Amino acid sequence: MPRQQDPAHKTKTMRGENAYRRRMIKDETRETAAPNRKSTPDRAQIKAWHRAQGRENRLAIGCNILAGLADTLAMLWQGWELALFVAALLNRTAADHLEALLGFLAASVLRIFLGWLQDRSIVHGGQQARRRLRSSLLKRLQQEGPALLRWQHSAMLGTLLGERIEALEGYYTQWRPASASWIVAQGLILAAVIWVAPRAGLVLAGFCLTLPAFQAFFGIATARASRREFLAMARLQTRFLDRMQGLATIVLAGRIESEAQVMEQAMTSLRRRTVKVLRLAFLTSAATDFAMVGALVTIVISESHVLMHHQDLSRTSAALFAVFMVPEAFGPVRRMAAAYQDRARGKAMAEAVIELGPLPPPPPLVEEGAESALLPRPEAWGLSVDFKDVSYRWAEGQPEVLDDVTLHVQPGGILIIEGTSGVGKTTLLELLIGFIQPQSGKILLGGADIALLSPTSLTELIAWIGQKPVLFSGSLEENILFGNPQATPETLAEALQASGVAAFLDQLPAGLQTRVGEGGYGLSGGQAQRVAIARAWLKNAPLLVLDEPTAHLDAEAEAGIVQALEALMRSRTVVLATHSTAFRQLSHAQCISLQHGKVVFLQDGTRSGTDPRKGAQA
Ligand SMILES: Nc1ncnc2c1ncn2[C@@H]1O[C@H](COP(=O)(O)OP(=O)(O)OP(=O)(O)O)[C@@H](O)[C@H]1O
Repeated sequence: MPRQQDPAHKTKTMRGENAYRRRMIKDETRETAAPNRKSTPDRAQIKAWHRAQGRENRLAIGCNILAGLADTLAMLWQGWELALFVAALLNRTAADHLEALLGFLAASVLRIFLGWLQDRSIVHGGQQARRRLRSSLLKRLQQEGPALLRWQHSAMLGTLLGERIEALEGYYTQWRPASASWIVAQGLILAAVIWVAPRAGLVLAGFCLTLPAFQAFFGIATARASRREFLAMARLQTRFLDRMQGLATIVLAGRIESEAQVMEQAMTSLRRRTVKVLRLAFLTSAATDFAMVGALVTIVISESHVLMHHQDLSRTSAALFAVFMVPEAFGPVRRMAAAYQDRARGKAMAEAVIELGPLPPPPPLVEEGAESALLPRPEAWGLSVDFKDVSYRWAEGQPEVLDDVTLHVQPGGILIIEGTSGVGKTTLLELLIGFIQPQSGKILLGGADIALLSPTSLTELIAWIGQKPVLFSGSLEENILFGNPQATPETLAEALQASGVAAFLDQLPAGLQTRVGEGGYGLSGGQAQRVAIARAWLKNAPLLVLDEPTAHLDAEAEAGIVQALEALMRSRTVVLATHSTAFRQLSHAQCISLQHGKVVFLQDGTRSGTDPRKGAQA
């Protein structure tokens, strides 16, 4: 018999569900605050960021503005020749009308050229700006690596690198030129019309000057709405990718329906935001059209007697010129209003980049050859590792994860770091790899301070194996060669043997060519870890850093991995974080534990004599 549900309990559950959904929807529009960093950047920061980007792009923007102003002058010439041509046609003066036609055609050709020049300069400049930005973000990823993912969602970084940078296209090609030249362009047009037909010119100026008030009102509202829409879109994408990754958890928790509803509500809210943007954009454009039609009707009425009788060629052409210039006078404002959304996107992009925080300072040595003199020379059996009074805390006000830690690992030594969860093992490894920098103290590799090495030089010295190796979508061979694409077939075969990948190749449908990764053949945790070991083998770096390489494996699989790792550890210095005691059996392994940020000595692996693999000393 089905269990009767208590109505009070049901109401309570529903309330809980609704509160959960509301919280989730709110999440889509929430600003992400980073630890250790200022949360939402202010206007001054955003302006300064764009100014800095603009400085890099000065030539392209300057060229575009000059070409734009030249185009405005050419447009005035073209309009004047057209007015003369039409006036001459009305007056039936054949000589004047041929001359005006030729002038009109010449101005048209000139405008085509100037239009091309504007497009070329700004598109090229925009492309360069986006390329520069993308490469500096990639550099940042390289510098901070997984440490960045501790407070930034990977999907958010993905959209930042892809879509958000692409959205800057409109900012550079539409907003920057339109906002930089609209006052001068409109001023030139109004001055020309006032010069040629003063009364009509003043009417036009009157209508043009009332417009900015409307524009300011609707424009600011449009910018705000479109920025919110853009952020909501980015967050919705993040949520979507996030939920895709956790699909199994959602299904098993029986939350498919409620997640679908949250998604549906988030999409409805995004749709509403989009409609609001469109409505405001329509109102902005309608305000411009309204002012333009008003100006046109007033000028036509005020100049009607000249236009109707067209006896005097110069007065007729002046009146016609004023009429032709009406849409052109509103053009710069219209272009700016249309680009307001691009401005909002540019702002959202700037915010996201500023929120990432400044890039860690580059190594002070930048001279050619200076760094190579500094680079540690690995001995045949690895590199020494030294932590000297290293302290680190993740955020202001939090306790220090590492407190004045001093360690020494000799070349070829093995350092095992044990300790309960959250004690700071991964933090120590991330400091060693250079993903984060200590607040005080120094880390030396082969005697060289890693703060003075570039990220590229540093990563060349290190092979890293984490808890869950990532298999990229591609063949198994491609995944292994990721460690060193130039590896010879002999070295690859050696890596396959040493890592134990060779032992399960026969079980795969297409051997090394089997497609693995997302959507491909599913390797077990132990098999995937062997792929990571093969990669590290191919990389052949003097320092091997391992972060819980046997987590999530059963005892049998763990024993296999420990065996494969033993081969890889030979002739290398090893720093290994683990919860398992299986590694203690490794000969001359030095074992320490972290407790309240301090190092506690557990097992001495030091050997005396001249053996290079003397172990570590904490
Ligand atoms: N981005 C962050 N902001 C603030 N605190 C953080 C951040 N990342 C880690 N921490 C804190 O730093 C401490 C050390 O974390 P860490 O990941 O180094 O521990 P661990 O020993 O590797 O844990 P585990 O064995 O579970 O992997 C934890 O208390 C954690 O909450």
